[in-house]
Amino acid sequence: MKSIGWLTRLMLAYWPRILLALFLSVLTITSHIGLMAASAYLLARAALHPPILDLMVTIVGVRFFGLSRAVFRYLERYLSHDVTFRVLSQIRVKFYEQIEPLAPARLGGLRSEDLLSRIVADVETQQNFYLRVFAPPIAAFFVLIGYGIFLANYDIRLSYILAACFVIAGVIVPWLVKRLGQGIGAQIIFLKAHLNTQVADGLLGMTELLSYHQVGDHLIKFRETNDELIECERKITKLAAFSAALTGLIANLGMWLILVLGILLVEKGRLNGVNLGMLALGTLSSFEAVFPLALVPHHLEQNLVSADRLLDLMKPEETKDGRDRKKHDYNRENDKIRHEDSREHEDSSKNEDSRENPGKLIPRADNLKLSFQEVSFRYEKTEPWVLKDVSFTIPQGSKVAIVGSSGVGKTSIINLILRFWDCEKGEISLGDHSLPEYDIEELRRIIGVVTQKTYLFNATIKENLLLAKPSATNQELMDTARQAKLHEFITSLPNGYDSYIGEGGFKLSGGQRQRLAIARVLLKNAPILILDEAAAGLDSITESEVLNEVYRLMEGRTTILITHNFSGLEIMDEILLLKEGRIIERGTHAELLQHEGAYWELWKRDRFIN
Ligand SMILES: Nc1ncnc2c1ncn2[C@@H]1O[C@H](COP(=O)(O)OP(=O)(O)OP(=O)(O)O)[C@@H](O)[C@H]1O
Repeated sequence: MKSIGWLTRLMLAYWPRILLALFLSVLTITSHIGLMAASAYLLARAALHPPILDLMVTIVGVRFFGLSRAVFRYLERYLSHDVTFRVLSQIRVKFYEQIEPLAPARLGGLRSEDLLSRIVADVETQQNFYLRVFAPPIAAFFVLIGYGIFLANYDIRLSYILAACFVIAGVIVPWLVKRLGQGIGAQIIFLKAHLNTQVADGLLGMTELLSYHQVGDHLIKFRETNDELIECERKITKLAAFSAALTGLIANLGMWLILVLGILLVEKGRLNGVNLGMLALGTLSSFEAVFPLALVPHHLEQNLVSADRLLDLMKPEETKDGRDRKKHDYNRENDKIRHEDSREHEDSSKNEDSRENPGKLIPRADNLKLSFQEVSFRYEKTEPWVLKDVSFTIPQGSKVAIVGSSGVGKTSIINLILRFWDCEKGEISLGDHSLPEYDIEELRRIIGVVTQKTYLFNATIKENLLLAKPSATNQELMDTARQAKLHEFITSLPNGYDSYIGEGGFKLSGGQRQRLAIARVLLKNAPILILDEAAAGLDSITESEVLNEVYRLMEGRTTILITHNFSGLEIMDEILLLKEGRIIERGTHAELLQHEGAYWELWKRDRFIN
């Protein structure tokens, strides 16, 4: 019910167009009735051989209705689809606006294929709402009233017959279809989404499926889902055919009843015989308004299920500070690299209040000390603590490395700084204010991130670089690429900077991808730098080459480096060693080695392995 209110509200924003579309829909059906009725009347009159002039008005009427039906139908389709597509585009924008700040927190639990299915298929399903759910009953109602009044001019009982047949065909038949097809609409939505997921899994995981000889099994599962979907579609097609036949039967029954009553009225001299055909054929054609009603419940069910799936992602949660803000804020790799030009940070120091988000602060370029005070954090209330009483301070311009074995909470610290999540206990502050006091966009604007999983778009190298700074000149791009040691490679390609790099940058090597990520951060020129295993996963030569660029990137910036590689840590101002969510050791590389504690053990093991 909530989703129906949501859809109706979205649609009613276009009420003038909707009213006009509904009016045109009624006019189209009226023209159809007029065409059939006038034709029948013309034939009946012509059979009596009247002077041709007596037939002129009716002939003009037939021509008029013949033409007007086509024109009204065209205008009605044009307008109703216009409204539909406007609503769809609104849903897409609203949906995107709402889910963007929720990722990765809420979206993390969803598979990307399911998400895609919601964004594409579930939004598409909403196009039926106006065309197949909302408009047909209203149009049918007005046709019933209009044609009923017309029939009542001859005899009120004719109107009763029409109303009874409309109610049977327009209310009872849809109810019957709903009973017989209960749940199929919802099942179709879920099966389609499931099928999308299976197709994507099969394609993305092709290498694994082939190497583990699982292609056959995967195909069997795919076929099972496909067969289930086909079965559901078949049931709906059968129901649609059944309901069309039933409605047709009722329409013909209605016509015959009108004819029989008409004949009786003619016999009693209360109706002119030439009107008989007109009333009968007019009645038959008025059912054009009723035929679409049979499948209204089916489409409504699909609409509601799809809208629920959309709303499911969009509903806001209360935050711990009680505001109706989304619980988790989003920033993906490509969001970190802003689509807008990075503003001069000097500007921010002049203006503490954000213009876009009044009351929120803009970080000051001269006050970027970052500190964690007794921060404890867990991803869900039911899950164990990931960080426990973590405290550290990074003075502006200094470099801190966070080390520790896998799963100890290193990336979680980054997630908190970027405000993907908020901490449950303690406080994280930047300058003199805690992080939630800052405008989130502005906060992320001053942070550059290079992770192991840099996302590259299926576009040219130039376009991928421009994400970080759309206003960058060609010279700037080349200078940056040179700094990231990428320029020579790019110019060796036939299309240079305009070369397409494929989905996820698959045409580039791991090292080239990371260099591109480094070039983006150089272009963004953010004063705070986060490097999360930026060179991991590369072969050792490329890794040390990329690390050289990474270390150069740190110059003059507040840096947080997450690494499993112990070489080069001598240059860090402080190293934090994490274990089970707690900082167990801290100090410079030399201090920690001298201490001969856990860090020393790890360093020795690292040296031994390498
Ligand atoms: N989105 C998430 N939802 C729930 N738990 C998570 C999520 N991300 C990480 N965790 C859990 O939090 C703990 C710390 O993870 P985190 O990614 O911070 O570790 P890490 O030290 O960066 O590990 P690695 O070096 O392997 O990347 C792990 O136990 C992990 O399972």
